[in-house]
Order: sequence, then C-alpha cells, then structure tokens
Amino acid sequence: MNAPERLTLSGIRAAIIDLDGTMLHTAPDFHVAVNRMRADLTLDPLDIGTITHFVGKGTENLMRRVLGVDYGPEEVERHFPAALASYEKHYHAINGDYSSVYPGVREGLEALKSKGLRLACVTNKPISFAVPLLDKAGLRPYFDLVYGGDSLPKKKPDPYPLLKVCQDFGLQPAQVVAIGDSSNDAQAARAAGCKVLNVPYGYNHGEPIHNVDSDGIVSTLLDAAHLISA
Ligand SMILES: O=C(O)COP(=O)(O)O
Ligand SMILES: [Mg+2]
Repeated sequence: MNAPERLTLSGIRAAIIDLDGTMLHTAPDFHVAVNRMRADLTLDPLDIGTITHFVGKGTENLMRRVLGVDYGPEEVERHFPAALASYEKHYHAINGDYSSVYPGVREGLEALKSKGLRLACVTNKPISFAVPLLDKAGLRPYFDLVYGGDSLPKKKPDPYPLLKVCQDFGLQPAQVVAIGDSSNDAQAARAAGCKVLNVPYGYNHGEPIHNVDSDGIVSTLLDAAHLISA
C-alpha cells in the first residue's frame, strides 16, 4: 500500500462510492431497527457495537447474525422470515432518523463532480432503503446510478456490481475508483480491476482497515477527491 501523502490516482473517470460507513453513519439506525425487531421476537436488545460488526454484507446476513446471538443454525432459519419482515417494517419507519453524513462527504462529492467524474453509489443495503436515505441526506442528486444489495444478481464482495457500473458508464475498470469503508469494497474492486481507496472511520466488521488490501486509506471523501485526477 502506498503512503497516502505520495499517492495519486490518475486516468480516473468515475467513482463508485459505498453508502453505510462511508457516506452516512447509519449504525444508530441499524441499532434502533434491529432492537425493535428483537423486541417483537421477545429477544433482549443488543448493544450498538455488536450490531455494527454485523453490518456490511446485506440485510439477510445481518438478520442471521443478530438471531445467531440467541439461536443455533436451525432456529435461526425458523425465525428468519418473521425477523426479516419485522426488521424491514421498523427500518423503513426510521430510515435516516438517527443517521448523519460524515465530515467531508458533500465536499468530496462536489470535488469529484467538478473534476468531471461520473458517480455511482453501490451499497449492499437494499435499494428500497438506500434511495430514500440518499434523498433524505440530500446526496441523491450527485449520483448517476445507485445499485442496492438486491438490485443485481450478486452483491459485494463479488465484483459484479462494480463491473456493471463500468459497463453502464462505458469505462474500463482501471478508469474507475471504488471508495468504501470495508474489505467488501476492497475485495470487489480488486476482483473487478478497479482502483480502491478505504476510509478508516466506518464499519469493517470490527477489523482494522489497515489490514485490508487497497490503494490507500484516506481520512475523508474530500481527501480522496484531492488524490484523484482524470
Ligand atoms: O447494508 C449493508 O450491509 C452495508 O451496506 P454498504 O455496502 O453500504 O456498506
Ligand atoms: Mg460500507
């Protein structure tokens, strides 16, 4: 990995930006919705740190992990449909109410746009959660494309969503940089042949982001924009 101060990425025409843990601090939304679901199932609440470590691989995975705290694999599957229905209802009801936009996000998106880059948001969050959240935060207008975890046949860390964006934009993967907070984003980008930058402030499954193979760690999206040129 290059030292951030010497890192530059040139020949970049588009950026693919992750949502949870990269643009928005959504952990408090997950915390509220998961615990309302758990209350419906007469389960005790979990602390925010435990829930946050389970975020990143989509809603179905999150449900299995938060049920797995109490149940073995068979019981998890038995309770899964009720848990998912309850969680979706509660998440929709509070989506964005407890979230905040991280510092440097708006400025970073502005800077990337002013460099002439096209922007896509690729998240493992379901699309029916992702678009209203981006709208509420005022970030939706920056993006030419938004793909959720259920928009395409495969989700990150599979490279498919990133390759789909490259194809949609008519660009080679080497002309595209992915920016995200987790190993999912980095693995998807590496497998697609895209460049990748990580931010250190998000949710990397409770693991240090420094162990993830990327082209560099940037402290904000604005710092990322400063390193990128067309
Ligand atoms: O909802 C998730 O599992 C994480 O979503 P992300 O891909 O935006 O980090
Ligand atoms: Mg993320």
